[in-house]
Amino acid sequence: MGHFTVVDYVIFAVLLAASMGIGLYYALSGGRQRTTQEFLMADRSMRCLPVSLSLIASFQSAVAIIGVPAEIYTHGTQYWFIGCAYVLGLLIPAHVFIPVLYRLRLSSAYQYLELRFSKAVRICGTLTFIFQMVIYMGVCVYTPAFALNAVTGFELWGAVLATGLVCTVYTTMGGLKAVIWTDVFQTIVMFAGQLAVIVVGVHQTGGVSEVWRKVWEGNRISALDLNPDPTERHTFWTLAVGGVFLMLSLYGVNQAQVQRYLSARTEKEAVRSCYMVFPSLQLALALSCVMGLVMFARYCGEDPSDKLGTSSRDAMVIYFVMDMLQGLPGLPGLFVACLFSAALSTISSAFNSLATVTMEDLIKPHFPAMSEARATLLSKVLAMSYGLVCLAMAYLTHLMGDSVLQVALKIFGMVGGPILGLFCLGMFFPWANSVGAVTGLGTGLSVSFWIGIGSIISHSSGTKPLPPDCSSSFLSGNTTTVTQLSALSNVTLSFYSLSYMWYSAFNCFTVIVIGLIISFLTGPMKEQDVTPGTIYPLLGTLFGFLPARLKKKLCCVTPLGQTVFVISDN
Ligand SMILES: CC(C)(CO)[C@@H](O)C(=O)NCCC(=O)O
Ligand code: NA
Repeated sequence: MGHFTVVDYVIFAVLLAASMGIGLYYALSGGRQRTTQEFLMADRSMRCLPVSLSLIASFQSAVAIIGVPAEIYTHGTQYWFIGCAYVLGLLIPAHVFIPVLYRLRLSSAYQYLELRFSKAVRICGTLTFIFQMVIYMGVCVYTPAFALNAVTGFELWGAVLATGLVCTVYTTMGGLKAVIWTDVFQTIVMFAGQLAVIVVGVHQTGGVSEVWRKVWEGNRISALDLNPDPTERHTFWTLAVGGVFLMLSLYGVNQAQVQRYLSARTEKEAVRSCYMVFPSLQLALALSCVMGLVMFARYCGEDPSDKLGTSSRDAMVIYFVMDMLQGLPGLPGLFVACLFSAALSTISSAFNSLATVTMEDLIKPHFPAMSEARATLLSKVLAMSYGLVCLAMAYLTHLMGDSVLQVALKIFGMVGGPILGLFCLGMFFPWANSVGAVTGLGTGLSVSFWIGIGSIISHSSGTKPLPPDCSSSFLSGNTTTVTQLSALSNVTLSFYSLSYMWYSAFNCFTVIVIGLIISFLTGPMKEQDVTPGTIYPLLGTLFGFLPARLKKKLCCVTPLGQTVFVISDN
């Protein structure tokens, strides 16, 4: 199974070499990475095309390439409706978050929190972000290595080390410019690999109409599920509405993305790049969903998981790909390159953004006199250290074990949701003060971990997979599902079974509600104390019909800054 020819190894090697080459190029050209402005902010000179491809790459890792087809194979196309969330999920960042953050000329998204609230809130936000990205990184680097190992015997820790080290090296050498340009190259490789699998798969299954017939008869084309039950894992509501909050936490306030917006040469360019993410992200989603359908058409009736010796659907995706591409020299290598491209582009964004926040939010404020050369050297050391942390986290992921897509989406919701809440509290509610913000974040995180860990322990977020057969549409439910359902009558358990697609929204609201209550109890912020340009007059815009005096009270009137505020970077 999965014999690699020389061509395959060459393709894989070219990917790694090209990524290193781009890193080396940016280490030796331009300002040679001698300032933090260049290393962390790409000199704020980027154009929209590379920025947009890089924005997609940040959160599209091997987790999505493997996890989404596995999800579609097992549960049908319901997940595809997350594409509906991309509309508001990108329009809101483009027209609300980018204008506020870009005009403040920040270096780190969390600098906003200090301007709006206080130093303490900034540090809490930064630490939460670091926590989120460090666990997520582990999943990203581990996933492709694990899946490949299960099928081809590709050395597991060898692959983890290779990815981690190559990525560390080019990120440390070439800074954000290298990260963005490798993202561009790697995103193209990612699309090419997925497309190749689909084309070959459709051909081998007997053409488009045959694939369609099988997935239709196998009940894989899901109807719009309008069930309002919030414990239902994937429905139109959880995906299209809950998904908007997930997208906001990733594309609105996550440092990895904000850093890309800030690296754009103008605000317009940043907004345009956000718009350009829409078609590419839809393409990425469509490719991975179609891949799941082709995989189903290929295997319906004969589930290869017995042959494989693992019930992991994630490993099965790789099995399917290798099985199909066998005998086509170069294609297995292209797919492996696709997987590792997706992983590399995500971890490199994580390294660079982590180095940025550690430098800007945790170190620089304490050493205002640090020389530029020393700060840049320290940033490089930080990027490298996070590379090593990433390897350690991969080992931790090894000890977990769930569908990788669910793990990633849970992390985004559990930790990203409260951070989103913190930013919303600051931007939309002028009365919120810093005590409210810290308490809100603390409560949000506690509730989020209580529910998230509760759901992992009680295993309540699983849904019954559809039968892997393309002729019989409905089989009777198995016994485990019945026990799960009766256990759900327990109130706490039903709380634990909140769909993880609601985590972002739910945790965001917890932070806002608690934040506002505490703010009003401890004395709400006064308009003249709020830093100009940190509030987006959302309430005033939404309630445009109200009398001017009331509106003035509501939206705190401070208009969105038109001027550029220069924050001393010292
Ligand atoms: C972030 C979304 C939801 C955007 O569609 C998608 O890219 C996804 O499911 N990502 C999973 C995480 C990952 O690929 O690492
Ligand atoms: Na990626």
